[in-house]
Amino acid sequence: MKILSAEQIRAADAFTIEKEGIQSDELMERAGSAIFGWLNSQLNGSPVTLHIFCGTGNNGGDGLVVARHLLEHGYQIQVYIVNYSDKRSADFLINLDRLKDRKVWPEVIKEESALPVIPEGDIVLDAIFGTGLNREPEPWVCKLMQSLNKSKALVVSIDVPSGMFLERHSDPKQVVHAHYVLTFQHPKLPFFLPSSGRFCEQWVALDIGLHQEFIDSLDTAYELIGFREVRPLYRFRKKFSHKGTYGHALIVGGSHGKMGAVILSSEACLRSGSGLVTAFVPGCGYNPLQSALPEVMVMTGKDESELTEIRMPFTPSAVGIGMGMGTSKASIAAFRAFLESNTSPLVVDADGLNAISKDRSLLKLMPPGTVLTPHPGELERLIGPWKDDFEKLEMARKFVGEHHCLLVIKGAHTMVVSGTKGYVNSTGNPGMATAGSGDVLTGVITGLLSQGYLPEEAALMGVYIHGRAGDLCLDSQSMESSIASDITAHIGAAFREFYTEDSDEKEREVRE
Ligand SMILES: NC(=O)C1=CN([C@@H]2O[C@H](COP(=O)(O)OP(=O)(O)OC[C@H]3O[C@@H](n4cnc5c(N)ncnc54)[C@H](OP(=O)(O)O)[C@@H]3O)[C@@H](O)[C@H]2O)[C@@H](O)CC1
Ligand SMILES: [K+]
Repeated sequence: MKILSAEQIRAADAFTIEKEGIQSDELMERAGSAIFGWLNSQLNGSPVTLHIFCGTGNNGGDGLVVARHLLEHGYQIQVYIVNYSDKRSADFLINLDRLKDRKVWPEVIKEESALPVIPEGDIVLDAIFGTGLNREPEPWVCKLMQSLNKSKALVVSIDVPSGMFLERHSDPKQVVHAHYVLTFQHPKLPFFLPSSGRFCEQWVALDIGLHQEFIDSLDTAYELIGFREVRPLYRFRKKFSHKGTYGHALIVGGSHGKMGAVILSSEACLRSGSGLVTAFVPGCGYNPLQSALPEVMVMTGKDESELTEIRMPFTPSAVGIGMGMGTSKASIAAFRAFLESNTSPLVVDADGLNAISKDRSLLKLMPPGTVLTPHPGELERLIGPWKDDFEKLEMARKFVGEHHCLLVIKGAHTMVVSGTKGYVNSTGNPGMATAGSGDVLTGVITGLLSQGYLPEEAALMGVYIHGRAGDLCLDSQSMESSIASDITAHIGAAFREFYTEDSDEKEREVRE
């Protein structure tokens, strides 16, 4: 699903109005009705009081439409106008009149006004600012937003949490912290970023009938990747195929006490469909690997406890390297020698990334399309420190452009940066923040590359499947008890969903 910029949202809005020959207040009516419909389906006529805080633009106008519908359906409402500007949008005024016609006189909140008291158990509807926010809110408006955050009410934001910029960092003290965000048609980028996503506990996208062909024609910088995007990438296995059809992957890593990382990656690689998997490890890894994974072939270097050389008598169809490898001088030298001769598609993780951070000349030795899978700490060592998430993404794009690689930035919404685009993953849960989870991901992506998936396909699908497998763990585990091998155990179930009926697909999309 595309993630639109504020400008693209405005363009889609204007195009829809023109193409359908409707008035802009009709689109606002659709937007407000969609919000009301969702609220009504949750509240079911409950006698709770809803405090509706409206700005003076179109986000506030949406709030007024919702207020009218709530009133007409017998809900108790209290409407406030947050008077941060003397300007009022035309559709705000139309809907203010419609409310006044029904004898509702909103309370106007100005700089000098006392902050309203919101009793516990009531609901706050936040329609102060939407996507039109273009500067920091004034201090008194921030105080009002903070008082809503401090209240014990359930906070539901319309379109975006007020105060949240779509394309730059928002100060936490200047943003409404929403339990729910009811957003129009497409989710917004800050919902998925670590610093701003926490102000948006849950989001729901409500269809307001923006012109689909226009949206299809937009080139967006970011996209949300769900089942619908990944399923077309999936390649069915051919009846007359054999293990050679699906490649021979090589997993390289491990050191004394860290052999589990290679075991986890190797198994995930096999479970993701690679025809053959060979693990290359130091001598001490031979017995554990052979015992843990009879399906995996094992080769060892000369040294017992660390990698001092990497050589194999075949050309792998893909290589995953770095897990548990260590960053001793000898291991980095072995890594360099390997990169100098390697031409196979490559995934670099963990100590492979740390080695690159120590010796950046290694970057030049990676084949184009190499997939790097850093967690935030490894990313910072690779691209340098950033001041906020937006700068981080810009730096990541620049890095990807300069080094012709892909970055898989691991986190709550793992982001794949490829070419000029950022792809936000929709699967996964905090139960996956556990030792070895990243090793499994590297194995999955390597397994997909091994079968001939292109680097971008392997990264997108790998991240999605890994997250989905983590979600499926929760049928039998809790977030606390899920461990990396549970994720691997559910890779099969995640793949199986690619051949189920459309109804399952829809159900899953709604849950997302
Ligand atoms: N597109 C769609 O699909 C649909 C969109 N709809 C709704 O419209 C919303 C966007 O509405 P919007 O453009 O009127 O802007 P909104 O966020 O209400 O702000 C109001 C104005 O405040 C101003 N302003 C900005 N920052 C400020 C600040 N810090 N302190 C003080 N003032 C500040 C700025 O005006 P300025 O002063 O710059 O002229 C701005 O225009 C969107 O989120 C959705 O809810 C639906 O109704 C229909 C379908
Ligand atoms: K809002």
